Amino acid sequence: MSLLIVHDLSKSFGGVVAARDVAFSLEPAEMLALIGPNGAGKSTLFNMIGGQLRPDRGSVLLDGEAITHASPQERFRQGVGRTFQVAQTFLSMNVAENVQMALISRHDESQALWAPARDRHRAEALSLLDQVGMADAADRPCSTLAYGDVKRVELAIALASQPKLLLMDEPTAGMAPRERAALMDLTASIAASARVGVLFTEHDMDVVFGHATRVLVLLRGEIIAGGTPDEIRRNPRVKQAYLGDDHALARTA
Ligand SMILES: Nc1ncnc2c1ncn2[C@@H]1O[C@H](COP(=O)(O)OP(=O)(O)OP(=O)(O)O)[C@@H](O)[C@H]1O
Repeated sequence: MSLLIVHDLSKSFGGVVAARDVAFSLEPAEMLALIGPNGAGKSTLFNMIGGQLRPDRGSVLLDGEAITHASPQERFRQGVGRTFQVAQTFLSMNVAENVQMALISRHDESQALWAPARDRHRAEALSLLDQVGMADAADRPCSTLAYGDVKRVELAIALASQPKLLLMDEPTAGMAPRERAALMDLTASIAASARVGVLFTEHDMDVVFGHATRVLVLLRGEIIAGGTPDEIRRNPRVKQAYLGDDHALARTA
């Protein structure tokens, strides 16, 4: 049984069909990229899988269980972790406290939030920070970190839920090229070692072709192609979809 099964998801906004009968599945340890030109429906699909948006039709199954109508919080507890395009750390807290907050949420101790997070789950937080190479910065305020480091902390926060599925919305947006590759290498190694399935949207084709194990291409709300990075790069329909942007599918590296 696949880790994630998306079955005929559809969503319209007024007359605009943002997703039409989208169907695919995702296996543990896979790095699946969702690409498509602007307005293709990537965010819409992502938000229906994350629980931020309600589909008009279709279903989402995680490990065989329907989560189509579960709230983002319920999905989080069932094993759906998420990082956002704009990093969402609490800047007033230090690095470790941010991860500890996520651990408190996973352990469902939110009723005890009034107590300082300082001591709870600190060892587990440090171990997660170690995984993303940020243990040395544990006691630094998040507000003092470079952007690439904030994204690593965000990854540790997402991993705190022990996700089976990790949703990453433009994980490398705003990063320098070398930082992008480092973050995605790190994500791929965690996906492989913890058998986490990763679904990510991305505009940077170097990141897509360099780090995805499989790629899905959306156009006007429909999947027009799916395959390995090489298959996708050679696919005439995909080239056509990116017409007018000759370099979009080229790798610069
Ligand atoms: N809340 C909304 N209300 C109305 N129309 C929407 C809404 N959200 C998305 N759309 C429309 O649905 C279509 C798909 O949008 P979506 O944001 O999912 O695409 P995208 O592939 O994520 O685009 P981008 O790469 O620019 O972020 C677009 O035509 C968009 O204008």
